[in-house]
Amino acid sequence: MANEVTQRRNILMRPFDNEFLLHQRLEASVLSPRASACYTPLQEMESRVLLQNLLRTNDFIHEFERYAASIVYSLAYGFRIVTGDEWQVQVAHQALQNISSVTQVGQWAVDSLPFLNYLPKPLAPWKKTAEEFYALETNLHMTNMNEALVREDWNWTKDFKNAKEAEGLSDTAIAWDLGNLANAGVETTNVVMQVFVMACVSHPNFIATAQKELDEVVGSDRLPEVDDLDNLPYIAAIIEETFRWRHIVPVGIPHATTEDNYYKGYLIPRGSTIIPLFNTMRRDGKLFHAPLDFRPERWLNKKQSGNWGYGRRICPGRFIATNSLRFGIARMLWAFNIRLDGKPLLVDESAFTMDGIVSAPKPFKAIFEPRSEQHRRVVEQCICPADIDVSKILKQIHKQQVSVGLNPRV
Ligand code: HEM
Repeated sequence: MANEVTQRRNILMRPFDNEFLLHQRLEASVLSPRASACYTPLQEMESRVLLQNLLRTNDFIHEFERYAASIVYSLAYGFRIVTGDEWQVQVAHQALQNISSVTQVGQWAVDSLPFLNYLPKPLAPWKKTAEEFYALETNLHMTNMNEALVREDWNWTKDFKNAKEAEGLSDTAIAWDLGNLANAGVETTNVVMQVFVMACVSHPNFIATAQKELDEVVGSDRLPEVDDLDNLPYIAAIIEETFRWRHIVPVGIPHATTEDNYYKGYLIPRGSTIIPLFNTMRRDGKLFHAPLDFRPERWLNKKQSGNWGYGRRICPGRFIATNSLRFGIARMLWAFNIRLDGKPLLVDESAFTMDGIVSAPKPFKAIFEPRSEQHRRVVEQCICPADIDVSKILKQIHKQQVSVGLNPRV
């Protein structure tokens, strides 16, 4: 059913074949580590807006979504998500919900009995549902693409349209490739940041250590800047521990073996489905002492594998996402005390949604309180409306890409 809904245009669900490789190559030039490093001025600006918004509201779920969405929409289409209530965000939500409903095992008889697909439309009501879901998402991606093409500056849409790999592709195929990236960016970074806040309110002890590091490296007169990020090992460890404590894709994305394989003497035959139980592995008491505790110390100057999936299908957006998380989390911890609002939060399986590919914390409350009047002042003054100029930033990104030897296509 998922393939009916996406007409095989969702890269996550494509088999690894030549067509997949073509789409992967198309994306690679805008998602590479070198390209992603050029995008930091955008994350720098959007994280300032995030802090200012959090001075006015504790609705961090909405603000994280706006932050993450605005970064990918600016890159993909050249326009910002200003309020988080834009129709594009609403429709993207709907589309992601649709995908969740069609990827649920057992929900659609046609998934277990594929011959049902030969039934004529009147006897196969799921075909109409699939067509409606496909039309909704195609309209979103096409409208965004057309909007991006008339913009003055470089953006991913222009880049894709002028790429050699795109020569044989239809507009719909290109629009879906861009839409896949935009959707991936909306739903993921924001949820990792929510898990981080959940850790802050349920295991607050680590916050003091993080703020001590920030005070030593940054002081209280300015926000952490891009050059500070490499000097903040405890912040990096918090991000690693957030991924370990609760992975947002708890059972990963199933992969299939393309040839017979042996693991520790066991034969894994060609065509087997491999499901990486990220959450189970990361809560194994033999691997992690007190696995339910949130202890960033586990990761000081260390990294774990699997945060971004694995193998040839590893998340290509990980360099962009890592920078968004580093800016967002370092700056929030610098500016705010993040504390519980209401009664203690019980963090067990029931605290998370389990009806989609991404498992998010169910809504909970937290208070974002400036750490001092000085911190409040710095946040209030950290950006003014005239500095929120995405066109200027995209020009800067384009220039930076050229200067590091990349070939952005406009
Ligand atoms: C914190 C944020 C993110 C997390 C935790 C995350 C995680 C993942 C995971 C677990 C996968 C599956 C990998 C596998 O099959 O083994 C994946 C795939 C993917 N992600 Fe991300 N992701 C994030 C952000 C992003 C962003 C910002 C983008 C794009 C701008 C992106 C684009 C993609 C794409 C295109 C795939 C499909 C890759 C394929 O099937 O070959 N992701 N991501």
